[in-house]
Amino acid sequence: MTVLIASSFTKSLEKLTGQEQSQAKITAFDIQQNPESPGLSLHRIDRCRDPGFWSARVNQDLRIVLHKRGGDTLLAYVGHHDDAYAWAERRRLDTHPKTGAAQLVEIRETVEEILVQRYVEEAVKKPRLFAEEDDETLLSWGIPEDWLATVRQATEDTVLDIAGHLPDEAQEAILSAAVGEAPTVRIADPIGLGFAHPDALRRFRVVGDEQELRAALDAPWDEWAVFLHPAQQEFVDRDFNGPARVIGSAGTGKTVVALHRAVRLASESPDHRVLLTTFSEDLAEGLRSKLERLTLCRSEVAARVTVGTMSTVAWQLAEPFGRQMKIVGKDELSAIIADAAREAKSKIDTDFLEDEWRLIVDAWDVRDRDRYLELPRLGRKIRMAASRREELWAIFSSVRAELSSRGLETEAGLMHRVAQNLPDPPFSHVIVDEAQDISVPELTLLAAIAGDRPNGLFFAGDIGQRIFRSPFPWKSAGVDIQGRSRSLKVNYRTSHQIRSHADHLLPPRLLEVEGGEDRRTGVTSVFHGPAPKTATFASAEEESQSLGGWLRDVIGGDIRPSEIAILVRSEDELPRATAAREYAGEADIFVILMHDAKGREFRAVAVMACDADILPSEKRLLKASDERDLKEIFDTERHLLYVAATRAREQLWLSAVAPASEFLEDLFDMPD
Ligand SMILES: Nc1ncnc2c1ncn2[C@@H]1O[C@H](COP(=O)(O)OP(=O)(O)OP(=O)(O)O)[C@@H](O)[C@H]1O
Repeated sequence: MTVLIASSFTKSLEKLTGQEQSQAKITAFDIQQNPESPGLSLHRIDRCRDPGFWSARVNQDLRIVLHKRGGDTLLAYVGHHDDAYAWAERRRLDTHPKTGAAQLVEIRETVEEILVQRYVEEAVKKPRLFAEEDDETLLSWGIPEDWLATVRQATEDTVLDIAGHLPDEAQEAILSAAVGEAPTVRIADPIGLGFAHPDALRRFRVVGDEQELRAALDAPWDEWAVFLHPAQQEFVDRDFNGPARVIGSAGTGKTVVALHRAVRLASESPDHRVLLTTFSEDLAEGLRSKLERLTLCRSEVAARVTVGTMSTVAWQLAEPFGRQMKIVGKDELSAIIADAAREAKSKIDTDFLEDEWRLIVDAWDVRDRDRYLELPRLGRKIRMAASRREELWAIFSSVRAELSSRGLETEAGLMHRVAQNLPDPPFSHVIVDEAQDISVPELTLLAAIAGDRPNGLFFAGDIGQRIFRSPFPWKSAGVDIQGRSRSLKVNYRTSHQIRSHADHLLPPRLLEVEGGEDRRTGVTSVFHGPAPKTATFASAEEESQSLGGWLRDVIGGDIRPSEIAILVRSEDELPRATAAREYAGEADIFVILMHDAKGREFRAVAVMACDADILPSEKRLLKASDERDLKEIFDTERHLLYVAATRAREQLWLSAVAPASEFLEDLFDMPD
């Protein structure tokens, strides 16, 4: 006998109170021990069309719905008596006739009684999206047979509703087709894989023993760990003969691809050593904990993957010659630059000098005059007279001399030194997450480690989320991804409504420094929810108070305070966020700066204090030294709001005190 657990079971379990959950878990263990135990009061649920559904008693009111077929017992649902029975009466367990995947299918007629009339009414008004598709095609998308006619009725207004009643793969297929992307077809060979079909693995899991059942009941359903969209799977499995990259807007599962690819490469050979890296310790910690979940019970594979920030890795590799090396502090460096400018009697603005040092001299490890004069002005002012460059070099050469006389180095310098002196490369493969924010020295170092080895370098990132570092042509650092960069188009994090609002914050196409283009259209979300709330207020007090009310409403639903975050642009706005949290009366709500929200996600997010003088940051704008700088600030601030808004899964609030940020203005006129 095989016991399986369905994702619908764990999701329904989460909706119960703590005490009910404990009782339901005890019954689940009893079922696993002996599904025929008399204590379960097992009986078939009579009114079901599918004769495989049975009810098991948890207590007077609670029931577990089981599906029994052949030697398989599936824990399908748990709920209060009437709810559990109604759930079973509306469903059947099928093996799809075309794809071969096991599916829990909503019986069409039971849903249609409520919905079909509306679909028909809508259909006469708007073009039907799939009217021309034949049965074979629709079946190959995993749509259950009795839903074909309903799917053919779908219009742009009803497609989301209809999709919500279909199994996940069918949902993704019709949503992709609706935005003009070709759905991915996954037909089992031979047909009849049932629970073992890749699409079934996302919703059914075999629980071999008590320990596995306990893990399945205690841990959230890590669908990403067992199921990949075919487009994600392709990035994981594909061999590349040079550096490659996966891109995609927020929430399309790039990090998930990076993790699976790391594990795939580590599993291939005991000689493989994989570096999974990113730019901040918080992000690295996130990767570490997900990697643990992915390599559960495979410690030998986990041991072949190192997770660390690029900075930590550089320090580790610098160990042989880095002991004497001291890194200069930010203030000390500023003072050295200011002194050098004073000595040279230069009137050049010190902010400009510091930027020029950071973005050109230090980033590209410029150590002599000729190189400085020749270096393309990557990411900086395009035109600069030769005489001005001479004047600048006089300053930077004394900065270099001063650093070396004090025995100091910059972190960028350290990375370049390591790249130039690498002994045996310690890693066979390097995978970089959040690669849009990689710096020149970091990329130079990673290129030195992985070289041009097949599968050596792999990047995951989204240029629309670049918030920390200036862009530069990767080719100049020796990395050419041309022809090996593709994007993901299915969003697993954010509801359709939140994603379409957030997408509006960025242009439909973003240009890359090297001339490439990131087309951001054609993305679909796999679920829908309430429209984001956007509002402006006359005062900060009013804003905090109103947000407090919204937070209370959100918590009044089934969202816990610890699943909510309030995001603000800078520390100056923190009091407004904490005031809103106090109005909500929930200390467990997170209050986070937008920059620190990268890599995180919450069921509900409030992005507040997006006032005109806060976003884009006035402090940054005042420092802009030329038009190019100004554009860079506008771009990164816009990206920042996009990052903040896309941390939300189900509910989003965006607000400001009038006048609101011009970025937010773009969203006010959007339909719900
Ligand atoms: N195949 C999948 N099945 C189910 N959930 C998935 C899948 N892939 C990703 N997810 C979920 O979608 C969410 C976003 O995934 P992930 O963080 O990898 O996206 P991302 O593209 O890296 O996002 P960002 O650009 O915002 O960093 C996560 O909650 C993840 O668990």
